Amino acid sequence: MNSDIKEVLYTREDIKNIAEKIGSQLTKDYAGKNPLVICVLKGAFLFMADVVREIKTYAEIDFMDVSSYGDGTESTGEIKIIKDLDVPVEGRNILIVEDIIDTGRTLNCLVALFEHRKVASVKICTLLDKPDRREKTVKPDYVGFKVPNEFVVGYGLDYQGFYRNLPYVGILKPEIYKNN
Ligand SMILES: O=P(O)(O)OC[C@H]1O[C@H](OP(=O)(O)OP(=O)(O)O)[C@H](O)[C@@H]1O
Ligand code: HPA
Ligand SMILES: [Mg+2]
Repeated sequence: MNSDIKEVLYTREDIKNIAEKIGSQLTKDYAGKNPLVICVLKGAFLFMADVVREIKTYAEIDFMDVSSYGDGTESTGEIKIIKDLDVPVEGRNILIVEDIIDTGRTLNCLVALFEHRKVASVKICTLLDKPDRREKTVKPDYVGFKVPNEFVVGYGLDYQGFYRNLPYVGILKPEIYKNN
């Protein structure tokens, strides 16, 4: 599995450090606000676990499963809600935790959904931002790292369901997906 990676971009240590930094900012920003921290499954599961452990104030967590990439490297353009939240969000301060913002379609759609559900506020925390590919406007409030326009995997991010368990973020060798 490691031999499918062209280049490691961020190690587990890099990610740990950035989660601590973002977490201490979130602790200040959300003190007294009882945020509902939402993990966008599946990709965000590892970063979410890192970030919430660094939030040192009251916070609730919930999970949503949305998918737009299916098994490939290109967004299908359609966001499917596979699992919705368990709790109502009206009047809540929402913090969405993501692994990556790429075209922006997923988050553009999720932010619109939460605004429609009359939340008090909605902010975005993402491990990775790939601004070169943006098609829809998304303004992330907390960003771990900006990534180049390459297909990246690891630390939650997949290709055809694999690589999520890599303990780092790396660029997938193009020959792995080129002929699919
Ligand atoms: O900005 P976008 O172009 O919308 O891409 C970003 C989204 O795509 C990936 O999810 P995916 O749909 O592959 O589902 P997964 O998290 O279950 O892998 C990723 O986890 C983000 O949620
Ligand atoms: O670069 C990526 N890698 C894995 N999943 C993704 N979903 C959007 N962009 C990516
Ligand atoms: Mg994916």
